[in-house]
Amino acid sequence: MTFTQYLWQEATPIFEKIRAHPFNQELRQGTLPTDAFTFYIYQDSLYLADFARALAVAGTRAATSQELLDFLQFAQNAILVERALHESYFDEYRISYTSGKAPGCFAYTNYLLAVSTLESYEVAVAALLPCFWIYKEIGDYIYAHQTTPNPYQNWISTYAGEEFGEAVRKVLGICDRLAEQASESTRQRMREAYLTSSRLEYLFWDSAYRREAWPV
Ligand SMILES: Cc1ncc(CN)c(N)n1
Repeated sequence: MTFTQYLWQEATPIFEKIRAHPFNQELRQGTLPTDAFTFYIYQDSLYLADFARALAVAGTRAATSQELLDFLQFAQNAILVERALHESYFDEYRISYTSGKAPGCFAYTNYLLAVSTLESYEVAVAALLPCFWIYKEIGDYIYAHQTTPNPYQNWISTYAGEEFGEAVRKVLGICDRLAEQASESTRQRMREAYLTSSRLEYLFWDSAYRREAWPV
């Protein structure tokens, strides 16, 4: 079993909860209330800016120039491809939130920025992996089981698409190679980071579904 297969096995209960979450089920059926989707898109635009920063910072610690380039490319795509998708939704739904990060987004972005800055490269890569892999698996699942026509088709097609799939395969390859060369204690920290980000992925969707606000 590869290290990433092991990670998938360890995080399967979290993934199943993400898949079953009403946000993703209603997105799949095209019945997700528009305000839950626009809340999500606004929060995600804030998320992607910091996700791109975390990718770029992690990349500076890669051992090879090719891997540095890969991470810079991932960061660029987070801004140019994913944010472009969001901006089309900003126009379509006339999104004009100014509320800033909700707690779920705040927790996730701060975690990724802290790990990519303060932790080892191996642990940073493991923390960033769910941001790719879970979205790919959710995108593929929704694409295969969606109700059509679906108002959220562009979102679904982006994450089920081949371009995103190629990026996911690259990160999986990097993570497996790093784990093979890592000590057992580093592999354990990689596992913890992978689980923490997976939990934060759940919280992010849940936050949008609840239109989460700061209690004070
Ligand atoms: C919260 C979250 N996680 C992951 C992705 C996919 N890069 C995203 N757009 N948003």
